[in-house]
Amino acid sequence: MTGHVAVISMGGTIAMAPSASGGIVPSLGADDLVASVPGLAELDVKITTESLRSLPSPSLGFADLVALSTRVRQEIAAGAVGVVVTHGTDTIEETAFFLDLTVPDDAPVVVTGAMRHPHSAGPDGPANLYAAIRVALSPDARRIGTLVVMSDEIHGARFVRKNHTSSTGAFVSPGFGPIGFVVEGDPRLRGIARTGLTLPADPRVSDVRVGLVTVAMGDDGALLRRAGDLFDGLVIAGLGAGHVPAAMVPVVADQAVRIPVVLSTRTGAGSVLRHTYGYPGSERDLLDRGLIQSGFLDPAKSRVLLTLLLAVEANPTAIVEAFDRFR
Ligand SMILES: NC(=O)C[C@H](N)C(=O)O
Repeated sequence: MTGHVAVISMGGTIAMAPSASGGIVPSLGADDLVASVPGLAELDVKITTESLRSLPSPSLGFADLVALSTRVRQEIAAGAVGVVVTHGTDTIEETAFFLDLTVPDDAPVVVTGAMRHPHSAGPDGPANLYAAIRVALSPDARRIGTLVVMSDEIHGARFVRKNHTSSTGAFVSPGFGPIGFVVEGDPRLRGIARTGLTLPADPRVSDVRVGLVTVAMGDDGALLRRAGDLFDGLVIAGLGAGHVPAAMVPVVADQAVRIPVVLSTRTGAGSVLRHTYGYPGSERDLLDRGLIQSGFLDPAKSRVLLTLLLAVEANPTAIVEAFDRFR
């Protein structure tokens, strides 16, 4: 296969070094990261680099993701066999899902990062970047959407979550598992079907405000009373299979009349239900009151999807249909 692999860096621990004032901060660019990876010369592929952002991933926003998605598509149009994005791990799952929804091209798009910074004992960044480049070169990684490669595991963007603060094995796809592994440098993948949903990386995403609230026992919805004034949409990380306390129902229902309210779950795995429970605050009650079920999408990914939909002024039916693809 001809062409090149484009490596685009966004910052994150993979690109951090100790600062004079203490702690590590983003310092390295894409060139430095590629230079730190042993074994790339043997791959016989041209690697191009671009340092698009140098930020800790908690400080990335939707405007950055629009810029990234645009650059990824430009690289593919210019003949890249695959694109690798290096990124902080805190929000890697949101960026990967954003790219999954906005980059419909066949070429693999692989996002990676590091849990240990380059100056630590045993940094995982070089190994992760090597594995990501190998996946980007794999014909089996074509046409299956954006992937996250960490710790020699290959995860689908719509499933993956960070579920540990410090482990190098922090990434899981709850209920689904990795869709492949990098074995002795060689990607072994089982395919996944794309959802078929593509949305534009519209710059208006920066103007859309979608709130995300996690529900807890005894919650009366006080935080949500002004949600319709403050936000264009809301995601509720509900209890269990998509439930809230009965006391919260009137508040949630009021907001759902004003703005789209998506019901997800705080459990970390599984789909919200639709038909089982009939008590006040149950999923049936909330869906009857106009909330939109998130399917298997977790709260953070639901927020990404709702933001992209609201940016293009999707109507209520289109919003429901989009989320229905993740059931
Ligand atoms: N491991 C990491 O990359 C975490 C870092 N705080 C970030 O997301 O930028």
